[in-house]
Amino acid sequence: MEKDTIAAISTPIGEGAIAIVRLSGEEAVSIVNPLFDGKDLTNVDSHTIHYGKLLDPVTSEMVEEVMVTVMKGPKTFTKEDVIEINCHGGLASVNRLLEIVLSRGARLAEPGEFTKRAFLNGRIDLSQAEAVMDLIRAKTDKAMNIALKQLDGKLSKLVNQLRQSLIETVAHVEVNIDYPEYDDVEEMSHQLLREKTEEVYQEVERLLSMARQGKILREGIATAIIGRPNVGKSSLLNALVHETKAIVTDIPGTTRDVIEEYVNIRGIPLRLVDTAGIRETEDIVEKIGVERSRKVLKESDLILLVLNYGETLSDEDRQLFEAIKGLEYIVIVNKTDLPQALDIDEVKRLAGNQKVITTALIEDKGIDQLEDAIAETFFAGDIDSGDLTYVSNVRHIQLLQQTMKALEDAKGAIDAGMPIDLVQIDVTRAWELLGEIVGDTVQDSLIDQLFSQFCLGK
Ligand SMILES: Nc1nc2c(c(=O)[nH]1)N(C=O)[C@@H](CNc1ccc(C(=O)N[C@@H](CCC(=O)O)C(=O)O)cc1)CN2
Ligand SMILES: Nc1nc2c(ncn2[C@@H]2O[C@H](COP(=O)(O)OP(=O)(O)OP(=O)(O)O)[C@@H](O)[C@H]2O)c(=O)[nH]1
Ligand SMILES: [Mg+2]
Repeated sequence: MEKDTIAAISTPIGEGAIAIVRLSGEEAVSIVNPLFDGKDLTNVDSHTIHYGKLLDPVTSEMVEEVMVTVMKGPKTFTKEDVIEINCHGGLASVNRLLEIVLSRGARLAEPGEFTKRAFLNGRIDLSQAEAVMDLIRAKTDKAMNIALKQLDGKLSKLVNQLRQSLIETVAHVEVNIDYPEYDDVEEMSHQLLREKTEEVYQEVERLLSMARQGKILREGIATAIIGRPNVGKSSLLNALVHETKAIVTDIPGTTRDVIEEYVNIRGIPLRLVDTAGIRETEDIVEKIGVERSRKVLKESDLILLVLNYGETLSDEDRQLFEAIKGLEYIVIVNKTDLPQALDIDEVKRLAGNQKVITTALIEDKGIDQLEDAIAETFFAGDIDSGDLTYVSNVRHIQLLQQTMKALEDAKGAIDAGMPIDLVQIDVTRAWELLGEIVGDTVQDSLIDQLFSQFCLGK
């Protein structure tokens, strides 16, 4: 176990009302105490906060006016002694404080190292540590709820139950094999293994089938609004957001860059991206925008293709249909207040199975139908993130998929009448894979890599 004392700025870098330098480790109190001109911090109750001045250790001059929190382990975030220095939130001020504590023997924390210590010291498991990061990155309420549940240990509990079930079965079968008091012990073991394996398999399958919804709830549906210049893409974004976020003019090529907004549609989070109208263009700025639009296309879960009811279908429109072939999209025929020029039948033919919705955004018409269509595309019926455990972490999903594969192998081996100890290898493998989710059976290098993706100071 690492014993050195780490320190980092734990608040965003920039101007703020207050900023915090956090220290964790055995020396936390003894490093800060001599710098603190207020009272003797070695002699205060744990979990108390103290007003005072922070002094420069060399010149003894006042560096900052601070509040210092003293938290003695093990009832702390890291289970170690933790000191938090709250200072005025200026960049220079907080940097100077950090430099001073580093000069007194603290080591600059690596990204995520506080949370890593919480994990290594056994306060939380790996899936909970990952939830800390998900929580910080959550952009929607639903995403936040999923992360909170995972932080609270809901997924850990479920995974541990499944592991328990597998290990008990293996143990039971082993005992039976070692002490075969009955003739039919082999057959009984097979049957028990088959049942338990199937049970766990079903549950893993259920978790995985909900994972797609989990991803959507967590990250939002990446939705791109595309179409030729001036068809009403920015008007659509504004209508869905119910606010004027994007500039709308009658000049084609108004939107030059990609505009991103989060909206909630029937409880589904959408990450809406308004793009520059896609057309061949000589304007340099617009050209870059158009390039970005093409890139956005590739990264989208859903595409809203906007057409103009008042114009005939152009080659560019047909190219757009071609570009989104095979992707999930909804066609929006806008400007239905204008005299018809568009061949709707041709549009429907091009759209195939995908929905075609008509709108007159200028008159606020058609938005409801569009919202219905979006909701239907992703969820048949209502969604409920209530009590369900959503696996939404890519690492967890991959491990669950491998677990399913191992359990499939086990089932196949049982059905093929293979010897029990061969079946056990597969079941044990499933147990190990599930263990990687909670960090019980996991390599140090993976742990290092996971935590390195965290924020500094977390
Ligand atoms: N100032 C400050 N705010 C913060 C944090 C922090 O470290 N400092 N946190 C983090 O960045 C989060 C809070 N997370 C925490 C989680 C557990 C414990 C903790 O001490 N757990 C003990 C039991 C505490 C008790 O019951 O009294 C434990 O689990 O043993 C502390 C903070 C969010 N806000
Ligand atoms: N008649 C009519 N005009 C509309 C409708 N919706 C939008 N417009 C107008 O069409 C023009 C272009 O709208 P925008 O939303 O800026 O179009 P855009 O697709 O974002 O255009 P670019 O960013 O230039 O690619 C504006 O003058 C809008 O007021 C509609 O339903 N009917
Ligand atoms: Mg626009």
